[in-house]
Amino acid sequence: MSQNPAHEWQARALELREKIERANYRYHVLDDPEITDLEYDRMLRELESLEEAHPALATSDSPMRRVGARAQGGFAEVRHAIPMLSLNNAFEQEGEGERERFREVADFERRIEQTLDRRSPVFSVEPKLDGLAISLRYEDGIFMQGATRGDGETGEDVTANLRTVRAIPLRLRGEGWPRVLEVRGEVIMLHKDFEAFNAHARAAGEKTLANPRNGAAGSLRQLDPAITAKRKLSFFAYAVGEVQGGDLPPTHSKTLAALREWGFPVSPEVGTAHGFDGLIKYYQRIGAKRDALPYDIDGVVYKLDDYAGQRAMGFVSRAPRWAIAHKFPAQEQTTTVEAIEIQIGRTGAATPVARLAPVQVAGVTVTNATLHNADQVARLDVRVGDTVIVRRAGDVIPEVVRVMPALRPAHTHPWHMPSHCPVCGSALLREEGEAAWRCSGGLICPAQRKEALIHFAARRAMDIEGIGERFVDALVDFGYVHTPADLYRLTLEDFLEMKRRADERDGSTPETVKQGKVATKWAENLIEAIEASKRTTLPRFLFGLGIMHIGESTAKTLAAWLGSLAMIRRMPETILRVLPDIGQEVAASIAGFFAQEGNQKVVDALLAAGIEFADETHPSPKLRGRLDLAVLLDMAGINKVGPKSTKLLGEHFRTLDKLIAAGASHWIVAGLPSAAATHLEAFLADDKNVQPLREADAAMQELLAAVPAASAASSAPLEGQTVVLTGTLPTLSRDEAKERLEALGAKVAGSVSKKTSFVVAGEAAGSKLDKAHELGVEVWDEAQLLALLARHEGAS
Ligand SMILES: NC(=O)c1ccc[n+]([C@@H]2O[C@H](COP(=O)([O-])OP(=O)(O)OC[C@H]3O[C@@H](n4cnc5c(N)ncnc54)[C@H](O)[C@@H]3O)[C@@H](O)[C@H]2O)c1
Ligand SMILES: [Zn+2]
Repeated sequence: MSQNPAHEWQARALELREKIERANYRYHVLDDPEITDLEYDRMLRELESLEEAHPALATSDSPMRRVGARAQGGFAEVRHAIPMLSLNNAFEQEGEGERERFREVADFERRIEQTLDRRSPVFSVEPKLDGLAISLRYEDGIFMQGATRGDGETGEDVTANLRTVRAIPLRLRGEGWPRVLEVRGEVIMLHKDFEAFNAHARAAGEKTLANPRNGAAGSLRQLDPAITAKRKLSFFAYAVGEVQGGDLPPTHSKTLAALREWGFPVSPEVGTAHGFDGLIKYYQRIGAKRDALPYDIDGVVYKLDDYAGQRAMGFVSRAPRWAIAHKFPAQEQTTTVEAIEIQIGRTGAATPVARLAPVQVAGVTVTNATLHNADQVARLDVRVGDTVIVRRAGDVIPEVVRVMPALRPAHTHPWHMPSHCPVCGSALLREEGEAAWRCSGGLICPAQRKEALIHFAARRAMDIEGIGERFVDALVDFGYVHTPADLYRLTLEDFLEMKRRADERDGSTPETVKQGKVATKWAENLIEAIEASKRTTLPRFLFGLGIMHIGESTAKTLAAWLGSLAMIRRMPETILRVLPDIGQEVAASIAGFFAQEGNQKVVDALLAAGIEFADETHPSPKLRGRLDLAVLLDMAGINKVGPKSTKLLGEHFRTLDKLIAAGASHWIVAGLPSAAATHLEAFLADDKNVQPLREADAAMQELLAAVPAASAASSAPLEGQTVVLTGTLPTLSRDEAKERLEALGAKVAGSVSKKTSFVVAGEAAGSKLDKAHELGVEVWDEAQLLALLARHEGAS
């Protein structure tokens, strides 16, 4: 062909060849394709029709004449005694009726009928597994060598890696196998292994696999077999290559049955079919099942079943004439990103989702695809306006697998996680070291309503029995409840009506008189349980609100130190931070929660509904030691004013007002280094700094004023003791023991250390008991514990 193509078709053919070669290299050698299979297949088809129209184009170096690509991955080469070929493809066409739509299959079948002069021949019908073709060589029943297909003539020796694939027998089972037997099949990655790999990679911030095929090919072609062993690969056999010293059955389907006997996995979907109608029936049956299969398939394969017929049909350059791959609609497609939005899940997790120009993927119109999390968006660098490849396989949500940077329009911007929930406007927060961002508006966020209610009613929170998932679904779906406060307004009639609607929705049978009575009893019980929940404790209530980062133990700390809900609600972040085990993140979450107007309304409504706390008390006297001017200045974090300086200022000036009134010269007189004085002066000159400081000071004064003057006999006789519970106690539940110990001021810890005061051990106590013995920590039984509790509980 000339360098300067004389014709347009020549130029196009050159262009197609170049693109196909490049795609082959990326796909077969790098296991990292840039374009979808659909685009590749289209180019191949176009080149094929050009070569048919202009036979001069069909030179021996045309990609139409070659299989795959010669790999160069650092493995030894293996020459295949019998070439590993490709398959011709049949795609669905426009048209009426099956013979029109599947005319390529019809042509294939008719050609066999005519050539062999046979009506309705028998075919082996098989799923077309989407993985990597390999050939396994057995000598005297022992696995000797395994190779990839490569360019069909020469593949790579990946024996060491294949030995790590459990589905590949290292030794043949049964009997009757030939002395030399080459078994061919597909190495694949199951959906569950692919998903698990990617979930792990996403959490660790590592590169994800684009699809299971790349996962299988990339994993198998690792130079270190230990890496291959870690990626879970599977294998299915579907053909044989070289055979010496023995005979195979006369048909392909019987050969597959023999392979199964000898220990090879063969897909359970494999079968036989007669003539065109049989083939199409199989195609449709597997197509309907495709989403439910545990692995990717990109079509089905029809193979003339008897070997004599196969020999008579022979080969074209790169594929047999006796077989064809009937392809399904593609599982990957290209489309453009119109927007990137945030979806809030029922637990508040914020997932970025790409809104796409609608596109057909594997027979379904896809308009959204998940981007999983903010890190994944950053890793893929997906931007609005980008052309992307989306993938939909099995029942997994469609996902964006890659961006095509060459097609990126000008003036795009990297995407960032928004700061607020698109549903309720609350701040989106991220837990340290976690990939997921969450909406902090648990109580008011409509997206989280159901979860919020379930959490509120949970046994360890408000303990409302009977509020299960189905019930909560109905409550929320029918609009009876927006926030937990609404629960306390519901009447018997509301519950009965709601139940009727829920039953109707589920298609339950109409009510009988007896069922009516049962329903009424059920509603009465619920109302009673809701009523009973009004008398609760402050920690249970705080926990039930579902404030981010607030577990049961933080809720108890808040209650124990601040004493009342009113006080907790008013405390700014800075004051909360002086409480034990409450760091900046937790303090910000609590203060942020109570500052939010929507949350305030819900809490007010709950109180208005009559919720009372049996245990509200005064702020803890221990606050006296923790709250003073020095602490306030420490929290402000002023440059050059370290702990020594704040201590000095605290002791000297006592109150913020006095400190400010005194001014820099007095501070220096009092002993503050002049550099520190300069920084403090500059700090206090800015109203942005002073305002929060004054607020914190006011809160601090209020809190201290509420602390009882001289505390009477300690209400916490076990203060300072750390107890560990292990095993099952004869009468006390773990929760009860914990609650009672904590009520007396003890700390209940999860693990034994030298600081542990004593361990209470019950039945089947395990490693904690061993640890106690090892460290010489005292071990008690339940009787001793009960005696201790009895001694103190009456008194406090
Ligand atoms: N996206 C890209 O850039 C790119 C580039 C090159 C190739 N491709 C894709 O690769 C494929 C072409 O490669 P090909 O030559 O392997 O052809 P093919 O995938 O169409 O068919 C042959 C292969 O099918 C597999 N197969 C699965 N189940 C089988 C069964 N039951 N019996 C026999 N074989 C079975 C074998 O691995 C065999 O080698 C196309 O799907 C093409 O789209 C994509
Ligand atoms: Zn929200």
